[in-house]
Formats: sequence, C-alpha cells, structure tokens
Amino acid sequence: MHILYILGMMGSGKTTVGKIIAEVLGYSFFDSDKLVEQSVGIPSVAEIFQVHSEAFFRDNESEVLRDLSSMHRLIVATGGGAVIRPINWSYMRKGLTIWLDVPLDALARRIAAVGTASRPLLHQESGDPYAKAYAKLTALFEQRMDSYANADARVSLENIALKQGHNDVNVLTPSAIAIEALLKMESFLTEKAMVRN
Ligand SMILES: Nc1ncnc2c1ncn2[C@@H]1O[C@H](COP(=O)(O)OP(=O)(O)O)[C@@H](O)[C@H]1O
Ligand SMILES: O=C(O)C1=C[C@@H](OP(=O)(O)O)[C@@H](O)[C@H](O)C1
Ligand SMILES: [Mg+2]
Repeated sequence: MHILYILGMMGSGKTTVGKIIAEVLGYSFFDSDKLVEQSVGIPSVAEIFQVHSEAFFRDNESEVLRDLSSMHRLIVATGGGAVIRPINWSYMRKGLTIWLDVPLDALARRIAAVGTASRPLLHQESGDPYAKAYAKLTALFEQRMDSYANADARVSLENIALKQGHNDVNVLTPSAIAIEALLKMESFLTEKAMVRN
C-alpha cells in the first residue's frame, strides 16, 4: 500500500486518527486542507472560502490530491468533501481508501465543542451550534453517503462500540479507532491478495 486516504464527514476524526495511523506505520502524514492552505498562501480553509469561493477551494483540493497520488508511504487525511468530485477518486483509487463512519449526532457534538469557525460549511453567526451543525451535516451526508460508501473499507464507530460492549460512540478514543482502521485495512488487503491468487 503506497497511500492510505482517510475519508469521512467533517469532524469524523480523519486528521486526528490519520496522524496516529501514520505514527504506527512509520508513514508520513498529510492533511489535504493544510496543503491547500499552503499552496494558496492563505492560512485557513475558512478564509479561502471567504476570499475566493468553495469552487476555488475544490479546484485546489483536486490539485493537491493529484500531486500526492504519485508519492509513497503516506497517510492522507482528506477534507470531508473530497469524495464528491469523480476526478479525486481517479487519484485516490491508486491507493487505499477508508471511510470513518461516525453518527451525525456525535459529529455535531464534537463540532459544537470546538466551534464552527474553522469549518465554513457549518458556520453560523447565531443559533444553537449543535442544532445548526446537526441540520447541515444531515443535508451534506444525504448528498455524500453513496460516495463515502465507495471506499475500500469502512470503519463504523457504532460497530466498534458494540464490539466493546458500549452503546455510546463518544467513549471511543482516537487510538481505538486507529487500531480498528488498521485491522480493516489489513483484512481488505488480505482479501484482495486471495482474490488475486
Ligand atoms: N474519537 C474521538 N473522540 C472524541 N473527539 C474526537 C475524536 N476524534 C476526533 N475528535 C475531535 O473532534 C474534532 C474533529 O476531529 P478532526 O480530526 O479534526 O476531524 P476531521 O479531520 O475529520 O474533520 C477535533 O476537535 C478532535 O479533537
Ligand atoms: O466536508 C467538507 O466539505 C469540508 C471539510 C473540511 O475538512 P474536514 O473534514 O477535515 O473538517 C474542509 O475541507 C472544508 O471545510 C470543507
Ligand atoms: Mg481534517
């Protein structure tokens, strides 16, 4: 495996879990949002949306994913919207893709806790941050769920919690989620090798 791409909605833990996986495997870690910020020369995604537009951000995101796709031994935390452009899949298909599937209420809770300022698609000047984030995440997930389902492997926090005997995904640590992602990746690669042989 040359590259592992972590996919999932905003707040699903792509950046947090991706860094842990990179450390465990001794791979380099890249966050595509960070690379877009560097290449555009604007220090935050929110500002890129504001100064330019979402379309401008998406064009740069595709360029970043294209450039990364020729590299080796890396973990890439993508932005939550990277799955919507087919061209991005043509780059990501060169590596392995894994979807961090987190219930929307847990996402809204995490995002409300840190604030929405850094996530322009969820940012609202007024109102209850949890309720607003939940409503917007629900609409976005409707549009994106079929794309996330194209990932090679899915890490479901609900399933991990059930396996561990909890019914609350909020008790799962990033490390526990990273371990599950590594196991899923391993079984995907094993099955692929068996099909080939
Ligand atoms: N397993 C977890 N449990 C609780 N909070 C988490 C977990 N994983 C990530 N977070 C928190 O949720 C927020 C979003 O995580 P982040 O890694 O930035 O997600 P993404 O890159 O998918 O948007 C951060 O504040 C992070 O600390
Ligand atoms: O879901 C999305 O469309 C986006 C997710 C963000 O990344 P994270 O998923 O890391 O928050 C960032 O790329 C941008 O705000 C748009
Ligand atoms: Mg991120």
